[in-house]
Amino acid sequence: MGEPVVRCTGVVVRFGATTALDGVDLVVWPGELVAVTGHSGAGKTTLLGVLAGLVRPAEGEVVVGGVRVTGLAAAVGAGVSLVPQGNGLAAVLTARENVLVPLLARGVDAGAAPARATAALDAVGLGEVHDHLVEELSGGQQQRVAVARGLALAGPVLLADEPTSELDHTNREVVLRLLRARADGGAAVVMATHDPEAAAAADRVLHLDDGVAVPG
Ligand SMILES: Nc1ncnc2c1ncn2[C@@H]1O[C@H](COP(=O)(O)OP(=O)(O)OP(=O)(O)O)[C@@H](O)[C@H]1O
Repeated sequence: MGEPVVRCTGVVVRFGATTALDGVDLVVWPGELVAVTGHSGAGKTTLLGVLAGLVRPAEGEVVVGGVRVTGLAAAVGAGVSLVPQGNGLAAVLTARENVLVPLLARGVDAGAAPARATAALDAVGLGEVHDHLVEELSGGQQQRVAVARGLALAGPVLLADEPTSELDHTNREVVLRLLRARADGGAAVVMATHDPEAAAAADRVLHLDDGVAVPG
C-alpha cells in the first residue's frame, strides 16, 4: 500500500495561553484531497502552517515524504507548497512574476519556468492579465494568482488555505476542479475551508473544534 505523503502525529501548538492545536493526527495519501473545516479560530490555518514548516509544534511531529518537517526549509525540501490565506502576493510584481519567481527560487529550469507559469495562470482563467500588476487585480483575481502559484510548483503536497473564499461560483468550481485534478495526479492536497461546496468536493473532511479533531 506504500506510505502516506503526510503523517502528522499528536500535534500540539500553543500561542501563549491559547492551545491552537491539541493533539491532532492527520494522514494523507497520494491522490487524496482532504478538507480541513471548523469555526473561525478552530486551528485550520495553524495546522496548514505546521505542515508548511511555518509553525513549530510544542509536541508531536510532521513527516512529509519520509522527511521530518522541522521548519520551512525541510518543508520546501519535501516539496510542500502553500496557497496562504490572504494570498501572500507581491503587489508590485505582475501576476506572471508572482508565479514565476517561486519557481525559479525552487530551482525549476529557467528555460521551462515561464511556460509553466503561463500554463498555471491560463488554467485559473487569468490568460488576459498575466502582465498586470497584482495591485491592479480584483480580490478574486488575486486569489486565483495565488492558486496558480501553488499549482505551478507542482510538488507532492499542495496546501491551500481557504482558496475559494473570494471567488464567484464559476471560479470556485474551476479552482476546486484544479485541486481535484492535482490530487488525481498523485499529489496530497489539503485545503482549509469554510465553504460547504469545497468541503463536499474533498475525499475526506478533518473537522477541528477548538484545536481538536472531531469526527465529521
Ligand atoms: N501567531 C499567533 N499568535 C497568537 N495566537 C494565534 C496565532 N495564530 C493563531 N492564533 C490563535 O490560534 C487559534 C487558531 O487560529 P487559526 O488561525 O489556526 O484558526 P482558523 O481555524 O484558521 O481560523 P479562520 O477560519 O478565522 O482563519 C486562534 O485562537 C488564534 O487566535
